[in-house]
Amino acid sequence: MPALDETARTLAREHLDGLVKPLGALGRLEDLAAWLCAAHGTVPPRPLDDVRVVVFAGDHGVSLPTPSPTPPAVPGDAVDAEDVEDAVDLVATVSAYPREITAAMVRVFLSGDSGVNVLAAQNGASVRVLDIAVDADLDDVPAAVRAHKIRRGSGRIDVTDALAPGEAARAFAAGRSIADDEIDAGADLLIPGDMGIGNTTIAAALVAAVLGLPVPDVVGAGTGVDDAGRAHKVAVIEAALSRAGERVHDPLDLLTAVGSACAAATTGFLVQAAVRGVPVLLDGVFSGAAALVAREIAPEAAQWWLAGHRSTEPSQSYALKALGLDPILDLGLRLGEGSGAVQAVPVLRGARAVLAEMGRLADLA
Ligand SMILES: Cc1cc2ncn([C@H]3O[C@H](COP(=O)(O)O)[C@@H](O)[C@H]3O)c2cc1C
Ligand SMILES: O=C(O)c1cccnc1
Repeated sequence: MPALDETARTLAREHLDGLVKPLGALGRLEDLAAWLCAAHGTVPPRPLDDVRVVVFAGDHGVSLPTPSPTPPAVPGDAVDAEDVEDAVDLVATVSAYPREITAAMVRVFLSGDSGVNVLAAQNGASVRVLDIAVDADLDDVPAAVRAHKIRRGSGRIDVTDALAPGEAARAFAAGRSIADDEIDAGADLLIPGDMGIGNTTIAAALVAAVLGLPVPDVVGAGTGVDDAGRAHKVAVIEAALSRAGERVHDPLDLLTAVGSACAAATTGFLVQAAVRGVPVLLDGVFSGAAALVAREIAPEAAQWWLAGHRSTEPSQSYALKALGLDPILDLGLRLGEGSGAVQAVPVLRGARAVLAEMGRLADLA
């Protein structure tokens, strides 16, 4: 694992202090500029031209498919709307949306119409989506999108393991190889994105497990569940953690018991970016949780990550605090996909430009 270049950071600080501005007047931009110098080992740092978002898409056993309406008593009769509502009421859910949204969203990422597609285009970043564990056979999408598929969905963590033995390691290795591909193709900065109905429950479970926090403290509303939905998420996670027992203390066992293929792949992606010495901008709750697990596997990896934004999910704040990361933006976003991190890219580019292009105080006429 390469280390950040502290000599370059010190030189950057000296250079920043000599620029045509009051000492320290560019605040956090100065910290970010110095961090980039330490990451690149050069003053000024290289431009961040090639910024890549990789969206890890997959389903989670804790989500629910759209309930099918009760069949009409007499074939051909209209389905009663009340039957549909009853069916929905029968089952508690961890998400405000049904599982099928995940597969549908993969097609939206491919068509360029998702939130992160639009924001990435505004901020000069590309978006690649990968089906890691979508609970559908996406035969209509390019084979490359499915090249790293581990399985369809995952186990319901309250009653069974998320993954079969060996799958967490395979997904972790897939994440590493995905990072390698992006870096070999020229990535200057990587952003892990996520798409998976129910994934805020998985993220909260991982954060509670790694940090040993009370589950009610870390659970948020995700896509917008009400108090009953939150209580259900808490119950699911508490059952999952008690089922996992001591296995929560080993990262791959933790991913197997209460994680998911996407969580394991994102974890591998974060570790490999660090191995290759390529900076990462973390996004929301899912990449924050994966980063905590990745740090358990490779403690030195965390120095290569910055936090793009603060999400509204409490577990993301706990994860960032534990990682010692201060998010660049706080826009109240709760989308995931990489959408918050891409918004922070111009801030990083601005920090670099300050260091590379500003005049010097000593040259004042
Ligand atoms: C249309 C749509 C697009 C999304 N893009 C990201 N998410 C986000 O919301 C989900 C997590 O929230 P929860 O745990 O409450 O299901 C994930 O898919 C996450 O990527 C979306 C959710 C929806 C509905
Ligand atoms: O913080 C996030 O990334 C987030 C929050 C809610 C739903 N999906 C993602």
